[in-house]
Amino acid sequence: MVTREQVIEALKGVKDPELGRSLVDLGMIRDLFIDQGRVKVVVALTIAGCPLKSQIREDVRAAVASLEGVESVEVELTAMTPEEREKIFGRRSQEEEARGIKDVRHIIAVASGKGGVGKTTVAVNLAVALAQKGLKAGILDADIHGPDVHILMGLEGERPFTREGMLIPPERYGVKVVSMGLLAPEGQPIVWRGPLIMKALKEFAAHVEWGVLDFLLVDLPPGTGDAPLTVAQSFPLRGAIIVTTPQKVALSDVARCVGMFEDLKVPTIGLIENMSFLRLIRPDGSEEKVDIFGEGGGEKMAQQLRVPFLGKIPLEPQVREGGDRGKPAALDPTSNVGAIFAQIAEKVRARAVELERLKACSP
Ligand SMILES: Nc1ncnc2c1ncn2[C@@H]1O[C@H](COP(=O)(O)OP(=O)(O)OP(=O)(O)O)[C@@H](O)[C@H]1O
Repeated sequence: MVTREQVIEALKGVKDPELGRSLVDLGMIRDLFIDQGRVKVVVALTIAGCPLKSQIREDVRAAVASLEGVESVEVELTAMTPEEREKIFGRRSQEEEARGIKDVRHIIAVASGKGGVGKTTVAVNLAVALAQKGLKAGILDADIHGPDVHILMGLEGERPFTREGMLIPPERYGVKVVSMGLLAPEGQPIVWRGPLIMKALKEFAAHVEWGVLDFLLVDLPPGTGDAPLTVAQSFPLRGAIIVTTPQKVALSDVARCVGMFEDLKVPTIGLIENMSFLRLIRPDGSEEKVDIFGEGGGEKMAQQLRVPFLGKIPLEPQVREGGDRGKPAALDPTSNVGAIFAQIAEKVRARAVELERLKACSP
């Protein structure tokens, strides 16, 4: 009959594909049951949604099945507790974990229920609009699969430098910028797996010298995956801004996003509707507003979800061109769209201060 020791010995040969260490050494073998020739292995993944779970399951199954006397193998997957994860990734004191952000007043996540709604464009312009008001602003690109904040901010090719183990973010238009795109070798695709994303995001809180800031905007990846959870665990968020387009179909995505932040106990600062309308200039110079996706969708959504509505941003060539040229449209607060971003920035500031006051008053 196969013994427990034999099974463990076989499992020592199975490595976590990402961390390159044995599942046994990593403490990922949570339980082992042997009943005659039937073996059940319970594996604790570093995160629940580990994209490599099928491979891990198959490797474990194959290693145990190769043992003499084994008739069947069942592999059950579960997830590690935060404490178990800390044993692998190391534990830092709370102070150390947050040393880079200790002088940041408001940290705000910018999220969207789905991709392509212009979340990054809005986050970048908002950071610039805050800086235009004389506030100290920073932006962290937490969308580490497709980091492009540095491009929108005209920092392509720039390299940050380090001082005493801390990363010093480059500054453009009065905004400090950190993006994986500034750190990764140029032209190389960035393939991140769950545990490394978590590690990288935590590093951005601990090892970036943000200095004194009024606002740090964190541009999240679209959707409701692990990244918002890690960001909420790594940064003391004042609140979240949700960017959407006005279509009806977007409502369920936005509702899911609002629900996610509620679960994480992060207040919603408000909803921004992007690509709301098109401004057509007639030959006589007058303007016509064309609602491509239907009117007032975002505002209605905000009412239904009982969250503040922060404003509408038109679909303007100037916004896209500004992004492509690395000169955000909000740099000119006298332009149509620049003025809109300035108004939204003011609302964000007011709401952040209100939430700060409410937090200070809460027991
Ligand atoms: N208001 C706008 N007017 C014109 N173009 C816009 C506007 N907002 C965004 N865009 C353009 O839409 C495209 C997508 O924008 P962006 O990359 O910001 O979206 P995203 O939601 O962050 O996408 P992702 O799914 O990658 O996170 C870009 O080309 C951008 O320039």
